[in-house]
Amino acid sequence: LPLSPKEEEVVSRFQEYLRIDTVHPSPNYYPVTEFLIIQGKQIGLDTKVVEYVQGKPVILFTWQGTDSSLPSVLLNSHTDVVPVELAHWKHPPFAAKMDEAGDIFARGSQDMKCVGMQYLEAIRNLMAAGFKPQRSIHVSFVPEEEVGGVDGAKKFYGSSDFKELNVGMVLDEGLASEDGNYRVFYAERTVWWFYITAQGHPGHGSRLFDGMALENLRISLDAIADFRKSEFDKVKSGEKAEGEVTSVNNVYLTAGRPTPTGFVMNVQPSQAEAGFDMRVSPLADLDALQKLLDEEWAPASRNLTYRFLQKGKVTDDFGNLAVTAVDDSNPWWVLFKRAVEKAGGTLAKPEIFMAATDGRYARNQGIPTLGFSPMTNTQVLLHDHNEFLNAKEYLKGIKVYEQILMSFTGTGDESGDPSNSKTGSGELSETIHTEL
Ligand SMILES: CSCC[C@H](NC(C)=O)C(=O)O
Ligand SMILES: [Zn+2]
Ligand SMILES: [Zn+2]
Repeated sequence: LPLSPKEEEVVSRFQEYLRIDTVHPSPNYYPVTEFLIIQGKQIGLDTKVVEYVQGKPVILFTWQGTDSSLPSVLLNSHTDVVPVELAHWKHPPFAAKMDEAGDIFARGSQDMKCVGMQYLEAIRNLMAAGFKPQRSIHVSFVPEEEVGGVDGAKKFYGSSDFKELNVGMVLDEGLASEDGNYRVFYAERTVWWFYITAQGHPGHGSRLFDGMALENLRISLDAIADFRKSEFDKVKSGEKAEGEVTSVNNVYLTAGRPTPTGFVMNVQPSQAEAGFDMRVSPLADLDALQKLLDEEWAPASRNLTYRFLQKGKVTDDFGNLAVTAVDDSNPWWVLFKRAVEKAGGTLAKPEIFMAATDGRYARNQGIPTLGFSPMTNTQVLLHDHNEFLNAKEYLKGIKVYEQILMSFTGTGDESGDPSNSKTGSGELSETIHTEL
């Protein structure tokens, strides 16, 4: 793959980041922190490292804007990555090998070390071009996203450090797009993890009687499967996108009494339990769901109880639906869309993220938040074997972020070319900046 010397340099910094192993279940965050601090120094950014939880540092960079009264922009990414099954990888997952085609293989190449480094590279380029942001740009690198962000983003977004930043807009991760349109996420489904416990009459395995625990639970499993099917059918028929329906999957079942060789067969257990990973769409009817749980999935009349391991809210701290407007009513959206287009990109219809990202901690505070990982024509391989990203696609993403940052933080006078940042017009942009 032909890369210019400058491109080689940019790509090798990405590879260097990918080579720092931050894999769960016990990531060591210090080497990656050191690496990032060096990056920040080189670029000339203010750097702050805070350990809200010992051993789990948040790295925060700031590019001070010329007008400190304006709300700032926060670019967030996580430093941790999910585990690998080594045997399935054709290149070692922490070697960041680039093949002939320019594909860079590494855990984190899509999720989401690419995005973190692209933020920094875009800033590096804009600085070199003499661009002066009006509003401040903050870049946060947080730990622990892959295990829910409780010791990472949740602490950071809940801190006084964060409040002091006066953040008006957040970018966090999205997903690769398998076609030529960039995907963007304006909301996410909320996590409802619950389990149902069934009680029933024990008895001899040969007997038929009503009210046994496993039979009580089976009726629930059937009802939940019906709901699952009706939601899934809407996706299969194309009526709804995946994030627009509520998913529910049975993820564990326990009952019976184990023996050294298997299970006791001739005793009907008096207790059984099933666990569910449910993802509630912000478009869902919550009252109807609650009613389903109470009356059909876990009714006391069938000797069932349910407990939530996690019950995320669908609304933000102000009681509004935790979604970011993706129409003209949201000036940030207008700026975002224009920037992507200016970079030569096109956007797919905005989506609701199927799973959870750290973006929810910002959106729950009512801060406009978009999930965006600029990768087109790329197989979605996050959490998968042989995760890779093509170097050209990576480089293209940097250009997209340059436009986004100019659009979000510029005066509206930028032409769209960082090497030419004092010229051109941007009337729409200017109007929007007064509104923001
Ligand atoms: C509830 S915290 C778990 C977070 C995790 N995020 C992703 C992207 O896989 C998930 O949705 O399961
Ligand atoms: Zn991620
Ligand atoms: Zn992930």
